[in-house]
Amino acid sequence: MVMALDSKAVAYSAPGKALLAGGYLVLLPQYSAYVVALSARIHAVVSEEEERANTHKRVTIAAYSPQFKDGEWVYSLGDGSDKSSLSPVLTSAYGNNPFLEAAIRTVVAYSHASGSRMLKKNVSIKIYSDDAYHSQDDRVTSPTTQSRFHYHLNSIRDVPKTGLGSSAALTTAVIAALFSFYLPDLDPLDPSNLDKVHNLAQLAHCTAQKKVGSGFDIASAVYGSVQYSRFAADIISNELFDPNSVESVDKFSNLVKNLVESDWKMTHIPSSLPPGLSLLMGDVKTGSETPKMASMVLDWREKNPARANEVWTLLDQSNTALVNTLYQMSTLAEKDPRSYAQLLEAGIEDSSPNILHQLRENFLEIRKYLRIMTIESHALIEPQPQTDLLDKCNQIPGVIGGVVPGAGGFDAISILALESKIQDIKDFTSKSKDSEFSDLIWLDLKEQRIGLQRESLSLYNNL
Ligand SMILES: Nc1ncnc2c1ncn2[C@@H]1O[C@H](COP(=O)(O)OP(=O)(O)OP(=O)(O)O)[C@@H](O)[C@H]1O
Ligand SMILES: C[C@@](O)(CCOP(=O)(O)O)CC(=O)O
Repeated sequence: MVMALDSKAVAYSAPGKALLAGGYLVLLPQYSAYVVALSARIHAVVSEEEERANTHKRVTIAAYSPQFKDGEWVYSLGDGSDKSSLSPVLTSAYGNNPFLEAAIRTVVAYSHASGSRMLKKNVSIKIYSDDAYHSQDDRVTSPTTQSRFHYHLNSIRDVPKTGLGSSAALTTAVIAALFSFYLPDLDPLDPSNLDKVHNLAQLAHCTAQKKVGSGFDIASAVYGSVQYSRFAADIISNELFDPNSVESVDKFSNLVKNLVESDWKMTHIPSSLPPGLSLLMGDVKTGSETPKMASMVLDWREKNPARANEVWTLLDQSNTALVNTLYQMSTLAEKDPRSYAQLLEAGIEDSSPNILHQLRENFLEIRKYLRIMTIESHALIEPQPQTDLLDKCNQIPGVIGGVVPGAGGFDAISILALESKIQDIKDFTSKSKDSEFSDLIWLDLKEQRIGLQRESLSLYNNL
């Protein structure tokens, strides 16, 4: 599908994430998480769709995700003159897309309350996502051989995802592009507007999931790599999930605006891995159900408060120790680059103790408590096959340490390794006959600490 873009189009992209430390704990505001933003990004390009005629005072918002079969969702929208007419209604599609729908509804409500004069325009949203988000088993040749984005034979429902937070990156990119289109005087990247985009994206993501999660994935999609602690879950009231529960369009829009412009009292401290260290994400091809695991862990916590508190306190101390070691390494790299270069040169194989050994110990401590939680809550956070895989990885020259990211389970592993050894590590696992490595696929990504960014339209020429 070749798409022409008019000059008034705007494009934004947002990154995926790896939650290296703080899974489960981040659900509570007193704990913080360490989230790495990834080079795998999702792009949204928004433009006016002039060729469509408006019917019965309704405008059209058409979203296309051309990399996937049937990737088309067309919504119709009223002009705000009756109760629910600012809610997007799906008019033609092969299935719904709750994240897109919630993103459109939330940003339209905010723009209405902010006096946008662009809401009567028909809009087109084009979505492009980097390959690492999805299994490439059904990949077909892209329309141009040079393209960064590849195409699938199947619909998005049928292509396995790798768990990088595609819904959070999609929601964030779509919200930013629509925000810029409907409120052209505001720059979404201006720090005060960026907070609004963040709050809109959190609200939309919660609406689509019908629950208020920790929000770490949206925070890193917006702000990039961060140390994050959450907003209070109860700031998002139930009526915000359903515009029909509020008497008028104006009232709903104002509720959204008030929430979006309030202070969410959360923490997002920019961070970045130390130089010379790289993140490797391994997809292990099976997958786990995160919501089910989270409810098992929270259930364990409720039934065993004293014990759970003890484990979470120790796990939190281990998470903090890891973050401190990473911070110490970055400081050393800045203050004494020669010693730092010698440290990386010596590597973890050097027998005299160095900060790389400390970093490995930090990972091992975190894993110890994740395994205790696995045994006691029965949620398979670090199940035995993942233990075996991580232990095997630690034996590869250049690997410093690793964990099961996020909720853990059979989704993925995250490894920190010396940048200079990344290719050797990949060669090692692909040639190895060890059964632990047989289902492992290293994803094509690295840390890219930047969150939301504006994109040049030339990126999408001839797609
Ligand atoms: N490229 C895309 N085009 C259109 N919709 C997409 C795209 N990528 C993701 N989505 C939407 O996001 C949904 C996937 O969200 P989900 O929360 O299940 O996975 P995830 O965010 O990738 O993974 P995780 O939460 O485990 O990190 C898809 O079903 C679809 O609705
Ligand atoms: C278990 C939890 O803390 C992390 C889930 O992370 P992931 O989706 O597995 O990357 C849930 C959450 O924070 O919303």
